[in-house]
Formats: sequence, structure tokens, C-alpha cells
Amino acid sequence: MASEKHVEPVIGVIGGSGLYEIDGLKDKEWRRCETPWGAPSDDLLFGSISGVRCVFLPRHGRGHPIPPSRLNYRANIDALKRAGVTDIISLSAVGSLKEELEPGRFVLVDQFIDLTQGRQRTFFEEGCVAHVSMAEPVSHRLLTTLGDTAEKLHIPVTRGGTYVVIEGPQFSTRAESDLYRSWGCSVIGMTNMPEARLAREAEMNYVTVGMVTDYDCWHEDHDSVTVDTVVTTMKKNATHARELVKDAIASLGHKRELDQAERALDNAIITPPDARDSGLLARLDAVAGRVLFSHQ
Ligand SMILES: CSC[C@H]1O[C@H](OP(=O)(O)O)[C@H](O)[C@@H]1O
Ligand SMILES: Nc1ncnc2[nH]cnc12
Repeated sequence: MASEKHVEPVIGVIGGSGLYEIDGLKDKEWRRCETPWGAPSDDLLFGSISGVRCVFLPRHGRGHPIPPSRLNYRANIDALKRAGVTDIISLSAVGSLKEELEPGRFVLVDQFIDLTQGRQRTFFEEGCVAHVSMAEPVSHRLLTTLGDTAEKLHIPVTRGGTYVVIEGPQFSTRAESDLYRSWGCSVIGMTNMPEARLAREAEMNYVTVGMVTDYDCWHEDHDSVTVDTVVTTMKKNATHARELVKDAIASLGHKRELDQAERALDNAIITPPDARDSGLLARLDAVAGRVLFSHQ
């Protein structure tokens, strides 16, 4: 939990396609979590690794019943916040938009281009308006730890890269794929927005491990992407992902000072207290309780 100055980290892991559980959790227990925004994708898996508390959520639910456009991103992030999570590691299957990012490589994403449409992308609706900064959407502290851990484990890793988030569920056309390449994007996926936005609004650190499964459809030497390709490579990536997460969590447990993202709401809420909607404020209890209901 965050106190005035220090944080006892709790690591949240969001498992993407092919990752419906993680390894090495002690005292593990699946627990249902209700939120004011509806139900998260699944129960949360609580436990600890090397004494560090952690919470796992399968993004699409166990069995993968929920498509990217229908995920309740707000409920997922709120549930993790309510569970005490301070730092989120987002594990995601991604397509590669660069020759040198081959399937099997892990890309530690540091920027996003959000092309999603019609998803609920904020907790701060009518009645309490907030504008947080998204200039640096990921935690460089988490990125560095994951990069160092991946190198130690001999997992091919690239630090930094832009993830273009498409609405899906269909994969891209070749013209779209070429366009994203011309923008300099590194990888493509369907889920990390609005997830990263909402994590920022909820004052949680966030980082994405983009696990390359395919070359999308631009690469003339590779067949166009199919679910089969993605799932086959994802299964191979999953072993690496489990090792990475287990070791990274062990390194992330020390008590530390608050990061900038954990103060994202300090100067973000523009609606003055007397104009705020009490119903919305009640729903913001977990996400914005630090600034709305206390003086930390
Ligand atoms: C099964 S391929 C497409 C699917 O995989 C990725 O999901 P996630 O980020 O949860 O691993 C991609 O964004 C699509 O949703
Ligand atoms: N090529 C691709 N496009 C979108 N999402 C993906 N997830 C994995 N590969 C993908």
C-alpha cells in the first residue's frame, strides 16, 4: 500500500493470450472481486513469490472467452487496484512490424499508438473530470528490471518500442500493416489500450512485455498471421514468460519511494470539490481514494 512516501510493492500480472496462470506462486488462492465498474475478466489469483505479494489476472478469462473489444478494462484495473497492486506487468502476444523483432523475442514496450474505438477509456466521467499525463506511459524502473532479468535468463529481449493498438478482432490488412511500419511502430496488438491509460489514472506503474508471435502480414517471406501461428509460438513464449515473471517479481519486492505514476492524480482533477458528482466519487474510491478522500 502507498503511504506518504514509501510503497510496499504488490506486483500485478495481467496474462494475455496463452497465459492463464503463472508459476511459482505460494499460498495461491483464486478470489472473486467485484468493482463499481462491473466484473473483471475472471477471479484474481493471489499468492506470493519469494515473499513478494502478487496478484494474477488472465486478461481474457480462463478459457479465453472474452475478445479484446469486450474486455471490461476498467473493472480489470480497478480490481487490481482494490487488491493492493502497485506495479503491473502486462504480458501480451504481439505481431512484429520490424524484421529484427523475430517471433520468440520479448519487446519491452515504452510507447503506444492507440487506434482503438469505442472502448471505455477513463474512470473520470461526467461529474469528476481528470486529465493525466500519458507522455511516458510505462515505468522505466519496471522496464529496466524486466530487461535485466530477461538478459540474465538468456531470453531474447529488446528494450523499447512502440506498440500500435488496433481494435480487432480481425488482424490488419497489408496496407494497414505497411502504414504502421511507416510510422516506425515495433509491434502490433489489440489489448494494451485503454489498459495502460486506466493504470495511469489509477496511479499504478505499468509495463508491457510484448511477446512476438508472428510477423503480422507485411513480411513477404512469412505467411499472413493466423490464430494457429500465434498460439503455437505463444506456447513456446509462455515458458519464457513464466520464468521472467517469477525472477522479476523476486527483484521488485523491496520497499521503495513512490514513483511519479503513483502521483499521477496530484494535479489532474479539474472539477472543483463542490461540483463533483457524489455517485461517481463513490465509484472512484479505489482508483482515486488517495487524492479524493485523504491528504497523502
Ligand atoms: C490470439 S492472437 C490475438 C490476441 O492476442 C493478443 O492478446 P493479448 O494482448 O491479451 O495477449 C492480441 O492483442 C489479441 O487480442
Ligand atoms: N499480428 C497481430 N496483430 C494483432 N494482434 C496480434 N497479437 C499477436 N499477433 C498479432
